[in-house]
Amino acid sequence: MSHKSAKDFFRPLAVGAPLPLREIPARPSRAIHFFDPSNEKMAAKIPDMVGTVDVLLGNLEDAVKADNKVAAREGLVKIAQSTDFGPTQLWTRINSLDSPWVLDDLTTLVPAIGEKLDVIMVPKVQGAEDIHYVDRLLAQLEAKAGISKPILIHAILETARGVANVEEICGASPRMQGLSLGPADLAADRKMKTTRVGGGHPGYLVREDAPRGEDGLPILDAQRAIFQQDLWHYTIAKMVDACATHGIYPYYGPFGDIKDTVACEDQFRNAFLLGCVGTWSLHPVQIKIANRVFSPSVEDIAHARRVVAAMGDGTGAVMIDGKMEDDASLKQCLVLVELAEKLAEIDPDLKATYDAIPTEA
Ligand SMILES: CC(=O)SCCNC(=O)CCNC(=O)[C@H](O)C(C)(C)COP(=O)(O)OP(=O)(O)OC[C@H]1O[C@@H](n2cnc3c(N)ncnc32)[C@H](O)[C@@H]1OP(=O)(O)O
Ligand SMILES: CC(=O)C(=O)O
Ligand SMILES: [Mg+2]
Repeated sequence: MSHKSAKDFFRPLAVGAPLPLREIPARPSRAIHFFDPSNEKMAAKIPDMVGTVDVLLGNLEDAVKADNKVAAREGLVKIAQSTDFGPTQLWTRINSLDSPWVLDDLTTLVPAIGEKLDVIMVPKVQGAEDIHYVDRLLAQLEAKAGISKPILIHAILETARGVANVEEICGASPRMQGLSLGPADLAADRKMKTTRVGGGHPGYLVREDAPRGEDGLPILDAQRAIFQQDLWHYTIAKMVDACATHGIYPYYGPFGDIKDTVACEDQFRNAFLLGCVGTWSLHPVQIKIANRVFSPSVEDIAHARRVVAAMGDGTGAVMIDGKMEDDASLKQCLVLVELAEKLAEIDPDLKATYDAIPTEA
């Protein structure tokens, strides 16, 4: 297998294409809000959603009917050309690389709206070869259209092979912006025995030990607590490590039980705590949940600021509220404080909330 030299990563893959980025900008992307550009009712709402969500994503893949693929592509071009997105990012999810639609997706979108597209989400990525294919094609199309900044690539982790190859996918191109969990396709590909789009499962549980009778045997009809476990913990943790290793960003993905806003919030929060920077929103109701969960809480920022202030030059150990804080807990606090600062730049309500936190001794 041949390998590129390190410096090859800093050269564009086509003459005249924009220079690859050396760092992926940490732009807030708490919610990636999906819409079907072929659905007129949905599409009509998009201009008014600018500024209310960090990312608007025109979806061309699954959930768009086969008969509507062309209308979705054309609808996205129309919305992108006629909308000023301000601080909101514009992403798209193209059709899968083995579909008859993807080539037209790319050759239409890049010349028409390439200057406005921040990120292209590629579904069902299996390995580095899929990223290399899109990488070269994007460079050729960018060069031909005279695009000034490289369009970034986001891969969905939704095949068993993709999970096995997650490291090489993250490192396959300087365009790699991040990864999302694709729990529905991943479950099918792994032959998991579930029928859901993300979330937990009541059958995937751990049960409290049974009390024992005088004969020493378990009392099977005794009431016992059960604890539902997280089906997605392994994959999310693996995805977070791979992304952190390569300086790109991990995202939860879709939560299909739209009406269960409580369980949705739990799944999002687990992903936030594990290191994800955002999630998907499939319905407007999920945007507020994502914005709340993926913004550090007032309590966390108040505590983090106290640790930062108490740690002075950042070395040594101090006691705060009975707990030891040192260089490592300071670094965790800085993750939260820096995220809060980034979010405050684009979210005036959040800025006011963080600014109002009293400084404690
Ligand atoms: C596994 C995966 O690949 S996940 C990613 C692919 N799936 C998607 O992208 C799904 C996107 N979302 C949707 O298609 C829809 O939200 C559905 C099918 C889940 C629910 O749609 P509805 O039953 O119409 O929801 P509901 O009746 O609550 O909609 C309320 C309003 O919000 C609008 N709306 C619903 N979803 C969205 C959305 N994602 N973006 C913008 N507006 C929306 C509806 O058009 C409706 O408008 P109206 O009040 O003018 O009639
Ligand atoms: C996210 C996605 O596409 C899936 O879960 O299949
Ligand atoms: Mg999928």
